[in-house]
Amino acid sequence: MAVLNRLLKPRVPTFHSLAYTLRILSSSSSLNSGIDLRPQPSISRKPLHLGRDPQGRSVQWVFLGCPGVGKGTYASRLSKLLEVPHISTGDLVREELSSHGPLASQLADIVNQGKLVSDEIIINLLSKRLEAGEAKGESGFILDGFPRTIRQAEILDGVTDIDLVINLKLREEALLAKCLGRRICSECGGNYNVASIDIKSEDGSPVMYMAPLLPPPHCASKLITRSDDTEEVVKERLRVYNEMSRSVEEFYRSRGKLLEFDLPGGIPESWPKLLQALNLDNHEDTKFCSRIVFCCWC
Ligand SMILES: Nc1ncnc2c1ncn2[C@@H]1O[C@H](COP(=O)(O)OP(=O)(O)O)[C@@H](O)[C@H]1O
Repeated sequence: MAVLNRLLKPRVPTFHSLAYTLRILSSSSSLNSGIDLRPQPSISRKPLHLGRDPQGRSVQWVFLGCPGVGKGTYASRLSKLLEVPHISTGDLVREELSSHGPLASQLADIVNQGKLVSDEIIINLLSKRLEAGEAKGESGFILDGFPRTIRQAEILDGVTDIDLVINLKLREEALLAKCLGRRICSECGGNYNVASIDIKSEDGSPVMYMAPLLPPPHCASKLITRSDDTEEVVKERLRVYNEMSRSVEEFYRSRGKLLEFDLPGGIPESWPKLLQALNLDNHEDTKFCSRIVFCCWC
């Protein structure tokens, strides 16, 4: 523990140090000191200039939320907007699976049961990804799907400063339907959703409508479903999220870093509101055409 603490402190905010320190940690043993519940400063979202904070450092953000909530969709859009890499540990796991490398069969069993991969394996995959990015000159990041356990959160907290954690929230009824409706183009990797979600209140009035996110014609015949997007496995992933990852929300809430964001509907309703909540609503006018708000294909 003392050795780990020496490795972790003082905080090392650069991207290089993060990748390097995560790699050392991935070959180390345990780190588990419980949640730090000291009062923390309240969240402040200063205007950003192209993904940089007022000191000029690229943003280091985290997306939390249940399976199916849309972490990948919004993290990917923000990464384009802010010009920082979108790093999804779920994608890293799937890349490892499709590489048929030495870890693949072990990972397939875990993922297809809806369980979490070990902290060591995930941190190893993440540190490799960070090192590759660092070699290309990347800086900053939007993490999606990491951290998912208190131990992962503690390790990340020990090696770098996370500026903001966005906790996406959606009604429970919609999550299962969204996972079951998810489709991926096997050629271009585009993400779509064939589910049409229409939740009515008890008196029959509409509460939430999410239109399907249909693929363009050239992807329509190449759609595949993730092997872990079956009803049984999605229910298990939701259970595991509640058991293992809810405490990560609390970890960041107690540090004043958690931005709770209730998705009001599909992308057309939610994206502008998310930009507003992040104080980024001026960015899209200057940087993107209006398609970014409504287009499902870019
Ligand atoms: N941070 C992590 N810790 C442990 N396992 C992870 C992590 N990120 C991804 N995984 C594994 O990859 C699978 C797919 O991840 P992801 O695409 O983020 O799924 P979800 O749609 O459930 O949010 C998870 O069910 C889990 O097995």
